[in-house]
Amino acid sequence: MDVVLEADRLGKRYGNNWALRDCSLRLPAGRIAALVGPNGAGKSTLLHLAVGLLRPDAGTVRVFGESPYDNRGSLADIGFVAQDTPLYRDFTAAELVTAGAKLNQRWDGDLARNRLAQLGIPPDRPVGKLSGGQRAQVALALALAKRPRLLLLDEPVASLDPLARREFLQSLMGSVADAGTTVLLSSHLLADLERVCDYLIVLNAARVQLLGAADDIVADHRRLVGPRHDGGPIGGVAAVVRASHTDRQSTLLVRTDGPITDPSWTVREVALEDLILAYLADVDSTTSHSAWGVPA
Ligand SMILES: Nc1ncnc2c1ncn2[C@@H]1O[C@H](COP(=O)(O)OP(=O)(O)OP(=O)(O)O)[C@@H](O)[C@H]1O
Repeated sequence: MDVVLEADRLGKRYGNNWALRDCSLRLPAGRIAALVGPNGAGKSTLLHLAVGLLRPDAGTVRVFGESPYDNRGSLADIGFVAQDTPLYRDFTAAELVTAGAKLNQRWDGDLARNRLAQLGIPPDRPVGKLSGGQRAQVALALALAKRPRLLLLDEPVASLDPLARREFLQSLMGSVADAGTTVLLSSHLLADLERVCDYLIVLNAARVQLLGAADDIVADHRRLVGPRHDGGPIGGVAAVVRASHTDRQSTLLVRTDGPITDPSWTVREVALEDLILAYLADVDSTTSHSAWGVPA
């Protein structure tokens, strides 16, 4: 398995607070991976570490086998669109495409121009005067023109309307599928991600909560409904992710390590979105509340 991005106990700290902690993961080549987590979970931090904009305070991150902070050469293979799609606002889209040719070793200006023409984005208007969604499309076109082997996108669809979002993701998938590009994209829009991503990284409170191929993750989890559970072991259950109880009944979302054969449980599959939400809800929120002097 070719690994494009590899983190080993990676950490980044601001003052006493860890923005990302003990993050270990391997992103296989050719995957379209979703990076999911609530506000402040550490998603942008991980992406910035992966593109060498931040230096790790603990552990390591390697992209194509190199540390991106220490080895700027690997950046030629990485395309990055930051959260606020920073662009030179006084430049037109056409000027940015031309500038890209001067700034990059590998540059497919025609790809960017064709893409922007198809989307009806005016080439001669300063990008500061485009809509937020149009600017996001310009930023993506520029990133794709680099013909990157790894494309990192920080909330690329946040500023797009639902139709534009769907078109953006479809066209992104079309563009990267042909080139075999590996993509890591952060978003809060779980339903969108479920449609386009085949790999999942869930971050919460600076730590990785769930990681792996989306199909495997779905295959490894089940919802069990049965008589009130006393907390004892259940055959085939490796861990209980979430539990809710009434007086007589328990509903458990579990990670399995084998078939669940106990007939007292009704066993159902769980949709990926529900699974992600369960893992996001599983973290204690004491820290964030107490920082405001508010009891959790
Ligand atoms: N420059 C900085 N100085 C201090 N703290 C920072 C800095 N950048 C990020 N943080 C903190 O690090 C944590 C992780 O932030 P990060 O931006 O990586 O989260 P995120 O998951 O991308 O959030 P969002 O979904 O809101 O974009 C947060 O608690 C944030 O306040």
